[in-house]
Amino acid sequence: MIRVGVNGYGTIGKRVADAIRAQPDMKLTGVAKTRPNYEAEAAVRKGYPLYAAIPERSDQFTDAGIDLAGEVEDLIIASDVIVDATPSGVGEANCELYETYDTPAILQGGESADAVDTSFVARANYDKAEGADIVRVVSCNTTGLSRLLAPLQEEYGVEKARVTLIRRGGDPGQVDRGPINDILPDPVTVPSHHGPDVKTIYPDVDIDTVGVKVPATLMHLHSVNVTLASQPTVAEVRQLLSDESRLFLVPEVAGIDGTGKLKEFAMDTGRPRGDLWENCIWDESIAVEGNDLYLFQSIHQEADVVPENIDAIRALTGRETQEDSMAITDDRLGVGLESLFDGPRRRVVPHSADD
Ligand SMILES: NC(=O)C1=CN([C@@H]2O[C@H](COP(=O)(O)OP(=O)(O)OC[C@H]3O[C@@H](n4cnc5c(N)ncnc54)[C@H](O)[C@@H]3O)[C@@H](O)[C@H]2O)C=CC1
Ligand SMILES: O=C(OP(=O)(O)O)[C@H](O)COP(=O)(O)O
Repeated sequence: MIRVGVNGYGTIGKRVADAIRAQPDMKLTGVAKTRPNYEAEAAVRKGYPLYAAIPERSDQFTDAGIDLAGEVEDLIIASDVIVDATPSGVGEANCELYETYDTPAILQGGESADAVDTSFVARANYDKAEGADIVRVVSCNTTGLSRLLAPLQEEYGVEKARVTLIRRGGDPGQVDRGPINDILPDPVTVPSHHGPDVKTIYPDVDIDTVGVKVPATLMHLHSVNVTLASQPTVAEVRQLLSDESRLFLVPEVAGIDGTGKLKEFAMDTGRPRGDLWENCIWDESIAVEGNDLYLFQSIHQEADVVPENIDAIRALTGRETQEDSMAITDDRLGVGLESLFDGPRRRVVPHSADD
């Protein structure tokens, strides 16, 4: 069993902790929290050992009636791997602590690519993480773009990608973010940071991106144009993308016209927190004009990096191949939604730790 601790139990950390618990080859050693808030209560109810991320605040937990298993250093010592899901910049600062205890760590997309041994997307560069000390699971947008480019690059070759990212202003729980009533070029500089971030995964891909921020919280939306090195038909592209477990082609029959209905659909299927681990590509949007492919895809920013963290744990420890790790992760989480509209219905929600 791989013993995994989660340091930083917020939007991403709590989802990764649940995903670890669903894996047959992993044991969640515990989670580190800074304060005894509603998320700490939930962790206790789930039976997750709780550690004080900031030792000086341990008394706050005791005063709140929450028993601590120890301090963050105890969690690090008890773990083979740490998933750091602290706010942007904190993960990089924590690396010294991880190195002190010779415990490899997985950081998230808010950290700098320069701070890690490798950036990571399971479908794109799984093997690069083996034996690394610090791995970065790239941000939700970079994950979504890299997952899409992988089959296109392998099957047809990518000459140039141009993507407009319509970015949600903040997560639903981030009430201090916006915009409330505006549409912002964000970043106003062109190209945006997303293209260079994809190049930390695919150094040779020619990609330019621009970003816009809108008053929305549920998901991001990408308007994608990829100039291919050959001229596939729409049907060929559709088949190629639907063969990818983490690309969900939203069928016309579903009547899903936007991110609101996508999230409603996810909740209706029983997904925990209404999470969508897959890229959601509008099937009707797939178009080919000569060498140019066009499509829309939506990315659930709170969720698509979760299976990537699980695969990064295995990749780092070198215990499974890319194909086997992704298959285990997908099966245990219930990744893959096509079966709800086509073929034998199968499970699309996580296994429990017991089954
Ligand atoms: N929320 C999103 O849409 C996505 C976030 N990310 C990245 O994931 C990372 C975490 O982001 P979120 O989960 O959204 O943040 P969050 O703010 O929801 O959660 C961070 C958690 O870390 C805790 N924390 C703060 N300082 C800490 C410390 N010193 N030690 C331990 N815990 C500490 C906070 O109390 C909070 O519970 C960031 O790098 C972010 O860029 C990546 C993809 C999507
Ligand atoms: O959108 C994201 O990052 P990105 O747009 O910089 O790739 C992630 O969801 C993190 O978002 P945030 O940095 O706006 O919280």
